[in-house]
Amino acid sequence: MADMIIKNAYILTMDPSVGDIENGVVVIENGMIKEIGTSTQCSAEKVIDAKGSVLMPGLINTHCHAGMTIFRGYADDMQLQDWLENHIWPAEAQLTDEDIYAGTRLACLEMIRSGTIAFADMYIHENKVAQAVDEAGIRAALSYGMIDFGDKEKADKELKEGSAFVKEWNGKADGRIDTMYGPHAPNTCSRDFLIRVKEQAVKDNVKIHIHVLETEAELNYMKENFGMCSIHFLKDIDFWGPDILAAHCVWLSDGDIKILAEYGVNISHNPNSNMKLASGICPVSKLLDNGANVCIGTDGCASNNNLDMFEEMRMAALLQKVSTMDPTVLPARKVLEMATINGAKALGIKSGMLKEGYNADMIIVDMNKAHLTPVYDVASHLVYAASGKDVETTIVNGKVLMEEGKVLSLDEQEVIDIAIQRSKDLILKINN
Ligand SMILES: C[C@H]1O[C@@H](n2cnc3c(N)ncnc32)[C@H](O)[C@@H]1O
Ligand SMILES: [Zn+2]
Repeated sequence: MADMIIKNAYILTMDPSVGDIENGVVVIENGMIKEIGTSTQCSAEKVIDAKGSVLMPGLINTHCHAGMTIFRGYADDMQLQDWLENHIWPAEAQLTDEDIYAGTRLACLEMIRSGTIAFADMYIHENKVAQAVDEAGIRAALSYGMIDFGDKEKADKELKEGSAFVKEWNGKADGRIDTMYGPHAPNTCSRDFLIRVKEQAVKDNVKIHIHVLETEAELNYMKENFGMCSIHFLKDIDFWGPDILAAHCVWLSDGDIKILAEYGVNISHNPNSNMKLASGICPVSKLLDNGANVCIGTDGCASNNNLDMFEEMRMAALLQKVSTMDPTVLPARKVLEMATINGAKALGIKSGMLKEGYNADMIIVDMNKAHLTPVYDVASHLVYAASGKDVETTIVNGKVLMEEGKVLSLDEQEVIDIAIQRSKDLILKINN
């Protein structure tokens, strides 16, 4: 007896050797996909009839600061440096464990609702992020965000905290939580510190999550201080490799693109955040043409201002088309690959594809809607017409976290009420 069977679905497997299955069935056992095809001999305790819906791998958000969801809409319409230094960082100094827990629970709720099965995170009070992820049932690659600003004492303290987090949480929550090191960026972390972080990460056998060349200001800073851009600077200290998840990568030269591709670096493209902060446009199509692994992220809710990966896919496609003045770049299927297969590769998880032996991390999208009718091409609708609100069921590690629009792993109203209360307390503290 299997745990669950989903039948009568249009299955977008994202498995290149199989393609789509028009009327398919998936069998789930022990958190994994046991069988996928057009029929099965298995029976299961739970059977979901997905007639008229699309079953697909859940989306993977590869760059987030989930706790920042408590700051949704708090400081809009500013330059990144002003936004961070004069608004976000002072406000973050006021955050308590409880605020981060409430913000992350809200983020998990929104992600489960909008079809995200896993996310990569870099933030503070990360123990609370891990606790919220554990309870919400979602999958995540978590890191404590470290900044030393060239201060040796601060560097020691940050690395100690990052390291303690890695050791405490790696592989926890039935294997749903992976940990990473999270040095913030090459212009906020010193050269020595970045070298130490890389050594420690290699020793601990975990990956590294970092912001890279998000702004022109970072490019100028690196050139002035080191005579080279962040990509060459990080190459110089042997930082690059397939263990690196680099967020943004907006200000790249053609030579930089070759380096990132050559070293197998994973690049998290965050179109909404880059547009909102007017950071610039990541050369995604050039990166992909050069063989780099580009995935998609939302960034935090104070620069987006939501965690809807469907919206992020659409923006990734449209932004690349208009910036290259070429409507043929980033077609729908390619964008879906970025949000599933490429994201899974970046995080090193066996998700992002519906295939035997892979994690049972999948979503059901209801296509019986006016704005999704008629259907000529399912992939087109998922990228250009659908939104996270069309997701009706979300399954992670074989557990149903949302079914037919009802979230089962969290008390939705309680999560919302607590987030509102914390935000009210927080704004009083910040204004005092
Ligand atoms: C982990 C740290 O990263 C900060 N952070 C959040 N969004 C961005 C961004 N777009 N660029 C750089 N840093 C950011 C958080 O505010 C936190 O301080
Ligand atoms: Zn970020």
